[in-house]
Amino acid sequence: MPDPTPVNAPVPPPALQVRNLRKTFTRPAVDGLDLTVAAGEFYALLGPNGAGKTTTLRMVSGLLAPDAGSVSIFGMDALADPVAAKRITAWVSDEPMIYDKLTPLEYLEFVAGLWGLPAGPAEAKSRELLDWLGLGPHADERCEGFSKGMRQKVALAGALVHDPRLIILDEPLTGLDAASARQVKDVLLQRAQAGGTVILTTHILEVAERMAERIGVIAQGRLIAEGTLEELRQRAGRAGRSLEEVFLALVSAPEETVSADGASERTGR
Ligand SMILES: Nc1ncnc2c1ncn2[C@@H]1O[C@H](COP(=O)(O)OP(=O)(O)OP(=O)(O)O)[C@@H](O)[C@H]1O
Repeated sequence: MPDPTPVNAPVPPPALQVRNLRKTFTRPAVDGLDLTVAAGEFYALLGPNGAGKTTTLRMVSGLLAPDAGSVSIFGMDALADPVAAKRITAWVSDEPMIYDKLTPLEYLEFVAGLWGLPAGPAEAKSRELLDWLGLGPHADERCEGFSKGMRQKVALAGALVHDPRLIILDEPLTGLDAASARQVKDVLLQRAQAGGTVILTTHILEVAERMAERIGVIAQGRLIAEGTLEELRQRAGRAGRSLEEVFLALVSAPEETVSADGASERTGR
């Protein structure tokens, strides 16, 4: 059978390309970070507390202005055109904000309206998402009585209602019980299988181990290692070991940085 891909077919741009991203508060939080995530990839960003993960994702999502660097989303300059970037991106914070006086269905229809979705498809999409996340029976109850986990799921549904191509989540599973965590994981895997790109941070290493195709490790605002679990094992000299052991070895090793072309160098800091 002939190869359907023409020889000179343009290479699709990565879902996310970050170059030399920098942000300093009282000291550097993100310190010259390079990161590339391919379209359709499930990517986990790991790092110790204070490593710069949330700051990175907030800059990528247009919530925080970088001091320097570039952010490209599907080839689009997200710093120059944040509205266009947000149209194809979902951001789910670790402290989601929803409107307590609304029901989940009202909240999702409201968000869908902000994205310009017509009412009929918006309601269908909202109900579908709420059902997937096990919130169908609560679709018409006000959110004010909801538990933290239920609120997290409403926020996730709200972030997905406009069918974003890139889904960025900060600690999406923290505080969820086993059933809720499973529902969220299933929704994210389903999105990835349907061609979406998922980038998440997590301290639950088992989540990264089982779900992510590639894992990036950040320490002190820099990407110090990146690859499949097997590649990270090799790099850490921990063949056959758990991600927990590999991660701890990587973050306690002398600091190296992975550059944009995948090469690594000692920083000498
Ligand atoms: N708004 C802010 N003002 C001042 N410092 C900040 C602010 N946001 C983050 N920082 C600092 O930047 C550094 C990186 O924080 P960040 O929240 O990005 O880390 P993280 O890797 O997400 O950590 P964690 O795993 O604990 O959530 C930390 O030293 C933090 O104290």
